Amino acid sequence: MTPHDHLPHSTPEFTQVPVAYSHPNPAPNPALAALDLIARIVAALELTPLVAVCSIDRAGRIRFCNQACADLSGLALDAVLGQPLKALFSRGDREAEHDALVDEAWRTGRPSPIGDWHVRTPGGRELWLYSTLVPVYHEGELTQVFCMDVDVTSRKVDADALVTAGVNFRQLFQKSDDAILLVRNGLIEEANPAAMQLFKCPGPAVFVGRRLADFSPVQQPGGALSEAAALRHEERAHQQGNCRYDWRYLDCSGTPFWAEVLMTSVTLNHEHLFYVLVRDISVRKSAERTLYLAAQVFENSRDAIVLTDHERHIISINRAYSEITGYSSDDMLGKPLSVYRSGIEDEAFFRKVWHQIDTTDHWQGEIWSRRKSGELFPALLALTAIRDGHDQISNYMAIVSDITERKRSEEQTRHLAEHDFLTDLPNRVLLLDRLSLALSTARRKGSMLAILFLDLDRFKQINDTLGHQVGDQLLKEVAARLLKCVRKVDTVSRQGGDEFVIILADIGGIDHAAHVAGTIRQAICQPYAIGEHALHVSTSIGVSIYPSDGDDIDTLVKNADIAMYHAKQGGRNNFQFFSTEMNERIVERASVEQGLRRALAEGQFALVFEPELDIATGALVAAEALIRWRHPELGLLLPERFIGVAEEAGLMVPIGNWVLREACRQARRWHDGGHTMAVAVNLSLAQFVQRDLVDNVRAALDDAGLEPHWLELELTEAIIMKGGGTTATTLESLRALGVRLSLDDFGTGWSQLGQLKDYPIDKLKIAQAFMLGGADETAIRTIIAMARSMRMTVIAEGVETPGQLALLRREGCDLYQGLQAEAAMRDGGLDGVLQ
Ligand SMILES: Nc1nc2c(ncn2[C@@H]2O[C@H](COP(=O)(O)OP(=O)(O)OP(=O)(O)O)[C@@H](O)[C@H]2O)c(=O)[nH]1
Repeated sequence: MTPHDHLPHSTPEFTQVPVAYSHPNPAPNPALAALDLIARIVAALELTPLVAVCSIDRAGRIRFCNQACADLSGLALDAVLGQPLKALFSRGDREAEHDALVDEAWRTGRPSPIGDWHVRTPGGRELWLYSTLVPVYHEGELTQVFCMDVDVTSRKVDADALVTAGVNFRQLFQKSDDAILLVRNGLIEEANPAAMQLFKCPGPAVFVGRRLADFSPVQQPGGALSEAAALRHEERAHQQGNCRYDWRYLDCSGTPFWAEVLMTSVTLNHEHLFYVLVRDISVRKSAERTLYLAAQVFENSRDAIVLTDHERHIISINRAYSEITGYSSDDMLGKPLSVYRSGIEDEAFFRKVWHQIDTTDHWQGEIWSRRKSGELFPALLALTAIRDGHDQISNYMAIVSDITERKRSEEQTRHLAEHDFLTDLPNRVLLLDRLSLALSTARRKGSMLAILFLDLDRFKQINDTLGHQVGDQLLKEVAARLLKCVRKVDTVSRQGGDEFVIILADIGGIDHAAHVAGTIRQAICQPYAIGEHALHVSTSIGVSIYPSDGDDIDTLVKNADIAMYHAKQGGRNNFQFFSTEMNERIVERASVEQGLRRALAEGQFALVFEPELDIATGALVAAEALIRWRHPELGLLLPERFIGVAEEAGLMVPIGNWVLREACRQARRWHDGGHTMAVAVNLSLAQFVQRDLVDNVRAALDDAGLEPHWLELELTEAIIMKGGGTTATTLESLRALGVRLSLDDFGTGWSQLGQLKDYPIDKLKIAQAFMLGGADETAIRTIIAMARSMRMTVIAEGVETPGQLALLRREGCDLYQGLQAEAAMRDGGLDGVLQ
């Protein structure tokens, strides 16, 4: 269809008609050309898909419509013609406005202004039309109004989107928390409010026209020049589209701050712009710095540090840990912390430690640690629980300080504080400490202890005549001698000057204290060689005893001091007990000791013999030698009166040797008188453990000219037990010598059959205890049976009644001793033999 089909007249109708934009009264004749032009325009309109064209008549009915117009309205061409204009497109609330324009066009004959119209097609599509109304004259008369619409819907939508985007972007720019700067040709063109805030600038004018480099220090922290570095970043942003980097800026007050920069290159109208987003990262940088510092502290700490996870598995160790312990990360990572315990502290200790950490997040204390080499070292351990943001334990940190040196110097300091500088003996401080300990032990155990207070006699003279240095040397030597006189458990201290105090812990009795005091007195009296001087000095000693002389430290020390004063009064070079009663006992003991020495020298000892008879035959087979002391004033003394003192005074060996020699000589005399029998001699422990025991025995036999098998040595079970490791060899040596060995007092002590078999014992003497108060038949029977099985001779001592003798005979005992034996001797007229 062409416009001609719808026009009521032929095309010449248009010849005088000015078309759009032409004047309503044109000049009468250039006509044909114009007609041709219009025809071509109409044809073009007819055909164009871009412009929707329709015309209406005075009645408002559509007279012409091109295909594009029908398409745009969504109606068929046929359905359009004769319809009102609004049948094509309804204009909503602007319908009246459009009608007014149409009226205007008819009235004025002028085209309406071009405008955008939002319309709705009959099918419901929403469109934007770029529209105008053009009145068309026919032969000078206005006959039609052409409506020309271009569909601009898509352009309109794009334009809206652009506006929206622009608005959004503006808002983003204005409201962003991040500073945003727009840089054109290297100069800042715009800056948002966040930028003002970040750079502490009063207004955008401070930025505009300046370069980013103007807000940077000359150099960045890494040393690069800011200007050059900024250019490099711009170049990269330009090449890659954007570039992200950390940058040190200066704000308007000149204060530096760290920022993360995202520089985006934008091309707009052939110009390069940078859209620069600046975000303050001071907090992150400072956290990074803190982390870096923490890492440095961890790595460079001189203390060994171990980090574990919450299950106490090691996740990191520092260099110092490896240096101190010798363990490497490979050794430790992934292992439980407990693997590296030294083994000194027990499980209960660590249970307490972890319990405290569980409740307080921390534990600190001293422990023993072990290096990889196995070496132990004292360590200060600090264990701390580390909690995460949810307050859950995420890690544990163990800091281990090697305190070997500290301990050593503490030890040294303590030693200095507690010891005398000259002699290195404990000083008064340590003495009081030890005394307090010893006292509480004694109180607990109910035992005794002694305090010896010593003062050298006339020490001042040595100082005055030979000088302090010699005096000092002498004091040192005295200290050394004192140490040799006491046991390890005792304490020797120097109080200052020439005074010493000694604690004798856990003494068996006052004799022990007296004995040590005597030994000390003796030891101090021995001559000293100091330089070219041969010196003599003596000491006065006061002794106090816990509990009898006081039960606290002060009293005991004071009383020992008083006793020492008495010793000085008593002529020096002696010791005194604090209590008179003890003094008397000690004086007596001392006189016994002196007497014993004299007795040895002057031959005041004597032997008596107790017969040993054969039960079966009544024959005298041996005699036991028993010692007596013929005291010049006290008469004949039994051993009970003096053996104890002899033991303490170390006189058992010389006395025992005298007995040995005398007994052998007596046996020789019996043999010479026709009584061939053995002699039995009791050995003391002191003799038994003497190294030259065998030599002494041999000498006694040789001296008397007695064959060894006539000598019987009697030992108690206690002696054999206390003889220690040498018991067996000593017994073997004696046996090898040919003497016979007898076990005295059998059945009261150790009596282990098994052990007895290991020793070369010839004879068992049933202890007198089994005879007392009626014989213990079962015990006697057992002992005899046992001795038989070991082929030993059995003898019973202390046989006092005929009934006991009958029992022994019945049970098969070999020999007997005691009142019954002596009676038999008398009855047989043999009582003179042993006199
Ligand atoms: N060499 C030396 N002498 C000291 C030291 N401390 C004190 N003295 C002297 O030791 C002497 C102690 O003398 P005294 O105990 O008072 O008297 P003494 O001469 O021993 O006479 P008696 O105790 O009465 O027997 C004094 O001369 C002190 O100066 C010391 O560290 N070194």
